[in-house]
Amino acid sequence: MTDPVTVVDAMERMSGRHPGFRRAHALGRCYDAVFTPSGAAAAYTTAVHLQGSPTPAIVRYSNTAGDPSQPDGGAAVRGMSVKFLSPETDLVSLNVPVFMASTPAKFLDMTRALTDKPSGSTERADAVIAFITANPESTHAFQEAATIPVPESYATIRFWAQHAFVWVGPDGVRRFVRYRWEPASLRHLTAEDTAEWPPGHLLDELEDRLPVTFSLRVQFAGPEDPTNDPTQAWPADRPEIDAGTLEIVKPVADQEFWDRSVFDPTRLTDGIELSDDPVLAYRKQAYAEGHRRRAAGA
Ligand code: HEM
Repeated sequence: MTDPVTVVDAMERMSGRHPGFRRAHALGRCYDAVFTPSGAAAAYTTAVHLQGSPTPAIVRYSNTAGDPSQPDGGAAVRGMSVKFLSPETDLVSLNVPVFMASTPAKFLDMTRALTDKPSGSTERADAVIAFITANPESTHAFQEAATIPVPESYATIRFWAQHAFVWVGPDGVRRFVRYRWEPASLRHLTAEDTAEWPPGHLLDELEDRLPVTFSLRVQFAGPEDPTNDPTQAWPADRPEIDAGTLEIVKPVADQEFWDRSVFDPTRLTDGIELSDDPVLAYRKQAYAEGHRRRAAGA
């Protein structure tokens, strides 16, 4: 098993150590939200928050970097984490559909390839190419990351939870699903338009727009679709439902309290189970290790 201490140490080498901050997605802000289920999920999962009644939620938007002073205008990966509060269950997503590593050990190899050699050096470029060559399943995610647009707003991009999860229906039938947050409209800019954006620009921008909405799209796997590999998307023609609408209303009153909390993708509720994806299961330990460090002020 890949030791989470080693993995989080490697993550710290990517962005430097910033005491008290998350080792990834350091700069973020939390918002009060309400999720209103459409009812369409009730035939497929007994999860209470997906039945009929609205449930309060906390949403955290973030930049991926472990460095909270990273300017916001770059073509970077970004995060949208949702904590449904009743019952408490987390859904953590990125604005790319697939992940860069198919196992925790490969995530460590990738992190080393991205950090071991000096920044900007030919050796580092070679190490990244060697990683992709040895792990061709990661090619899709590297292509996505290389072509990612800068969003006009956190409210105008899609977010994917990337992993497969299992829904258990009222009839006991188990189905593999994947989640996507679909914004009311999609709008991107170019890195030239946004070159002057300071750190946190998009967090401030969102506050001027609120309230904003996303719909929760749920894709069902075909019989041959991989459920254990977050680097592999499922074909776009798989059946989908609209499970409900998330309305993001206002910044939370107590930012410090909510920013201290952990959004853990393995925190599930009855009616939803982990798939056989090793990266998904592993994230529980990695996030606990990251949280242990930042809670201690390290
Ligand atoms: C082996 C794989 C991974 C490792 C080791 C890892 C590690 C971490 C760590 C240490 C944190 C900070 C946690 C904290 O301090 O609370 C974090 C945050 C985050 N990660 Fe990952 N991660 C992995 C995979 C993924 C994947 C597949 C996604 C795709 C959805 C993802 C999305 C995020 C997001 C959005 C956050 C910010 C969560 C928040 O808002 O609190 N990570 N990750």
